[in-house]
Amino acid sequence: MSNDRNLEVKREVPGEYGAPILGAVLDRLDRFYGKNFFEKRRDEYGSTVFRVNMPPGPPFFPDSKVIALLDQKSFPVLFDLTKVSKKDVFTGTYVPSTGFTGGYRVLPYLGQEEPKHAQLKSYCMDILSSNHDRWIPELRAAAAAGYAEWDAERNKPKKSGGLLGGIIALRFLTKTVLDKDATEGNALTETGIKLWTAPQIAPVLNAGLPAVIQEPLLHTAPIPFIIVAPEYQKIVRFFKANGERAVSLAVPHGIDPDEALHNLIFFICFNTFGGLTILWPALFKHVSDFNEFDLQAELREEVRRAVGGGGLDAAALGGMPLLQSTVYEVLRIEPPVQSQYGRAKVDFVLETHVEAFKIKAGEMLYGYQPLVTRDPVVFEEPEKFKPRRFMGEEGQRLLEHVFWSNGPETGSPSVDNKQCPGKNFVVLVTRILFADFFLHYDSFKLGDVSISGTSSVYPCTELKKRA
Ligand code: HEM
Ligand SMILES: CCCCC[C@@H](/C=C/C=C\CCCCCCCC(=O)O)OO
Repeated sequence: MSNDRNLEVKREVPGEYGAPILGAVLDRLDRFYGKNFFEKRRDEYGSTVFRVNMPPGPPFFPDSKVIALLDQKSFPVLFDLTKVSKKDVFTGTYVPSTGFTGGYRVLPYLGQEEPKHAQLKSYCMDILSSNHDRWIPELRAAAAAGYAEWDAERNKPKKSGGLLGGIIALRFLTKTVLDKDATEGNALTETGIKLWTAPQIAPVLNAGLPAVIQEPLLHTAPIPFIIVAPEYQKIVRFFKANGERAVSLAVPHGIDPDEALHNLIFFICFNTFGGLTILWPALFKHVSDFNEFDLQAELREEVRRAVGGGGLDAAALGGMPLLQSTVYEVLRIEPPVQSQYGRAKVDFVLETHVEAFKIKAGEMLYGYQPLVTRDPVVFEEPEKFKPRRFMGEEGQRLLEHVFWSNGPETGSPSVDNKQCPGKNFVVLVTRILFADFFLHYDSFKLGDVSISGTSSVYPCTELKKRA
């Protein structure tokens, strides 16, 4: 953010990093096992910008000193590439071994200024756009197969099974991009993909396990790729055998086929599958827990009225303002990826709502998004889940303050920024899935999350088919 109100710099950024190594270890333990890690420091320093150590940190990970940003005014500096570099900050202050990605630095780790960034981002956007007329029918077919499995399962005595395991996501993604459903014969499985994904982000993930297990195994030193190499080889074999059309899209962008293959795998298995298996359960859980008015009745009536006798397509979605607003409210109150980083590339003045600070080149900035998208200066009753929040004129205007895709919801991903190229795709397929669900079911109820980690499985305790 430019220093657009010329606020005077009155003090240094508050906060301290503690003793070498020990300070980082104590902050890491507090982040994972303490409470109100950010809120208590914000209140103690009287500032939404302050110095703190983020996980994982020394001795076996790089320096993890950051300046935390917790408000809507300072956080967007992370989108300003004249001020910060996004090179090698995708997972935070450390970078997983390129062993996990075939020896390549895949797109999310590249700074916007690196030549390959534009080539690979254009390739990623081509993968999405070249399949534009297949995403919806393939998603609906995958969902229909999912419903059949749920209905069969519901007749069984056990009440197990998540309403939204990643089976639907894995099926529609591989069927569309690779023309082959990876779930057939368990060629690829949700577990296998998670086994490959988890070690890459384990150092920053709170898997909900006791400290005595998590600290030594997950948070102290990198997990060597060799442990999950067999899983990755299975994924590589499947993408190699079925990915010719998808890899060929990289040729016009001057990308070597092998590098394209490993980026393709990352886009589909980490970026998309990983992101959707966080977002979709969260959407259903928030709707299940909502009890101010009969939201599910209003949603199913809105969906069925908008679809009428026609088909469920992007046009029909236009007649579902409540459903769209509900999806945006989930993306606001529970952004699927909480952490975004950026390294200052020049000295500059950073503003919060109330004061200004001097930032020095080289310092690592860290935005904790869940507090930013609950900033009371911007959102009324920010802690409340309000499905109608983004409806109407006023609601649409608020979208510029929704940052889940590492940019404003009103922004556009491009080769000139680091905003998620999947931004519009994610909102479209999530609205389609949710609408499709209400064409088949009247209502549902979810129990509490049974496992945590990168995505959650919520037991479905009630599922009423369409009358
Ligand atoms: C719910 C699903 C998703 C979520 C929550 C999500 C979130 C994000 C976030 C927060 C970033 C910025 C990371 C950073 O700070 O550098 C990002 C970047 C990225 N995402 Fe996504 N994303 C999702 C889906 C997708 C999809 C569908 C694709 C592609 C098919 C994708 C591909 C990428 C790529 C390639 C980048 C790096 C962008 C660049 O280098 O300019 N993501 N995503
Ligand atoms: C398994 C993760 C799936 C998300 C994929 C998505 C965006 C990824 C962005 C950064 C990767 C780091 C994810 C850390 C998740 C846990 C901690 C947090 O929440 O801070 O790709 O576009």
